[in-house]
Amino acid sequence: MSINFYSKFFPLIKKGVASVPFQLRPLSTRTDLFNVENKSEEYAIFRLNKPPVNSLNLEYLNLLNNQLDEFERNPKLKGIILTSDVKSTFSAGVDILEMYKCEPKRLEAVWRAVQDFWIKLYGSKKIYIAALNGHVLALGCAIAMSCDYRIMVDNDKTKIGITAVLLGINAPSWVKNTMINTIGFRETEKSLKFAKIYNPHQALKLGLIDEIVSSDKLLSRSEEVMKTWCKIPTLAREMTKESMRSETLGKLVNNREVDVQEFITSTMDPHLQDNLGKYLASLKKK
Ligand SMILES: CCCC/C=C/CC(=O)SCCNC(=O)CCNC(=O)[C@H](O)C(C)(C)COP(=O)(O)OP(=O)(O)OC[C@H]1O[C@@H](n2cnc3c(N)ncnc32)[C@H](O)[C@@H]1OP(=O)(O)O
Repeated sequence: MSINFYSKFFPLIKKGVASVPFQLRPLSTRTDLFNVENKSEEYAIFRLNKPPVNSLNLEYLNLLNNQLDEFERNPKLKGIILTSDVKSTFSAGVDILEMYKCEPKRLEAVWRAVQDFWIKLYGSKKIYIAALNGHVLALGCAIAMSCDYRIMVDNDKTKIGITAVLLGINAPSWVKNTMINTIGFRETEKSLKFAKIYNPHQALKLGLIDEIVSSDKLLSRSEEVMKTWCKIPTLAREMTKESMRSETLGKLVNNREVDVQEFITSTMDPHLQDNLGKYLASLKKK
């Protein structure tokens, strides 16, 4: 029996308060922010393109969520290579300006869009390969970990990891679970508690990424892996993915309201706001 993993969970989202109270602009006017290249009927390359660091604000998350829906609607499409056209950054995570001096209603919408994005990506039956051309930080790292395979450029200056704790943020349980499923409990605990950032070789050793290649081979190697995986019997691959991921996925799908409230409460805390202000200033000072 074919179980549509994505459609099994997504109606639950729709039942909740997942509607986003901000108007989406039509896709065609915003395609400068990402690019989808269909390489064949079977797979596409999806390039983020929101300089300087592909930070994720509400409008961008909504746009990306629409594109993930578009992929799901195409039954012939087996896989997506997720990468970035922004030089030296895959993604710097949530746009900090969405969290600093924010309105609770807007913050709520942002976090629901973040949840939607993770549920769509982690819960997709399709093959997602992350081709990590540059820095992979915070939510960017959670996104990469939610793909099926990660290939990263061989550049010692490129960073991957989650430093949320330095800002006073306790990473949400679905991020912890995604990391535990990737590198194991002990390494996740160390990584999140001590805000560890890795270069590609350290990340490879941990299993946070799967391969390192020179930047000129990033896409060709990703396509090579994708082509191999597209040959695996689809139904069996999909069912295996579902059986491996449904427990972790269900924990957020059935707990979205608590997760939203925790995020809003912790982000609105004056100490965290203070930290965010200082952090933003330090980023701008560089
Ligand atoms: C897993 C989820 C855990 C819980 C949820 C957390 C929410 C988050 O995701 S908060 C975001 C946390 N992200 C970070 O801490 C990354 C911060 N950015 C960086 O470390 C660096 O920018 C970089 C390594 C990604 C790139 O360094 P580079 O030297 O190339 O560029 P910069 O000069 O630092 O930045 C350029 C430009 O971009 C602004 N910026 C950087 N990151 C963000 C961001 N996340 N949100 C908004 N804006 C960001 C930075 O301030 C610079 O702006 P100006 O050009 O105006 O100076």
